[in-house]
Amino acid sequence: MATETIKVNSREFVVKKYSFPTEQIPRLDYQDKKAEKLIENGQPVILTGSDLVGSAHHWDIGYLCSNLGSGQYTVYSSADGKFKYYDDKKLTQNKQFKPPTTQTDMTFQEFAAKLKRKDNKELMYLQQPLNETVGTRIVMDFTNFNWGWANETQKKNHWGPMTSNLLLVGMEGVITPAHYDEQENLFAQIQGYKRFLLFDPSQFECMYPYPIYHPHDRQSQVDFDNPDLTKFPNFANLKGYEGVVGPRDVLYLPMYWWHQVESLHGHGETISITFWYKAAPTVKVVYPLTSGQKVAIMRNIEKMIAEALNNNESMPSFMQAMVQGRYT
Ligand SMILES: O=C(O)C(=O)C[C@H](CCCc1ccccc1)C(=O)O
Ligand SMILES: [Zn+2]
Repeated sequence: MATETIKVNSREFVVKKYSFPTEQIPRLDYQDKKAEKLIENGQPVILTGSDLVGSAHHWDIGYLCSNLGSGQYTVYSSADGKFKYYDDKKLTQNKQFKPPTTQTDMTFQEFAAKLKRKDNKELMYLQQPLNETVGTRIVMDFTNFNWGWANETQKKNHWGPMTSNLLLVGMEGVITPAHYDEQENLFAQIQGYKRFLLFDPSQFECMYPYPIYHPHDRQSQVDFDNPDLTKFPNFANLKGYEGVVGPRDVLYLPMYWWHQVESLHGHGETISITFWYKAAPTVKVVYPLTSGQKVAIMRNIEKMIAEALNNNESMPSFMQAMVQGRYT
């Protein structure tokens, strides 16, 4: 795998080299009017100085070990270090699907002990919504997040309610392959460094997501390390953005934006917390439609056809019959 060394804020990182060009994600102080404008326009921006999770800046593996309590945490393992998310509610519709990662529930203390071992064959990634089983000091830290700013941002942009805060603790080198989510996201980095590769929703034609009924719905089918340009020719036209988030940085990750996330080597485990918000309700449709709205329309139509046919095997021929020779 080809790598390159990039410099970010006087730090050097060795990162994987991909076939597509990228521009830098803007990096601005959270009170900069330009930053507020970008968020308002659904454009990604790395925000500094927000202290969104200032009360968690001291969180490290040891602190979490002592204060997260003895609740069960979901830990994924992967031999190739890639953690492609799959919806286990869709496994029934896809008998032959083989999950690419294994999932184990364990206490945080067990996870921390595994991190220390030198004989780990697989990479591990703890992904767990923060809930009330955590210890009192974590609850206190959580209460002291900069909710004033988060709530103000939510209100100003007419986002819906916050749905969850996912605690992410990854080993160096873990990768979450390219996918999009249907929620607005304030992504707070606490420890370690994560490289984000971002792609505008208008790049949909280059990303070839799985069918909507597939467990990997919303994930790209393209293997970034070895793209099959025969099957996915438009991947050759992909253009992206990239940026590295470190401790105290917050990335505004707009809904429907494709992203791949890589925990970088040389800076220890990564600790992050997501702040996911439901979409702003569409009060009045304004034309032209945004590329995100077009993705939402495509998803709704694909869902309706899958329900109407009630037979996923017949989807490919039905979808092609609709467009080939007519819209192609
Ligand atoms: O914050 C985001 O949206 C990310 O993709 C961050 C990513 C882990 C996300 C895991 C996940 C992916 C899809 C559905 C539910 C959970 C990382 O940081 O590695
Ligand atoms: Zn995501």
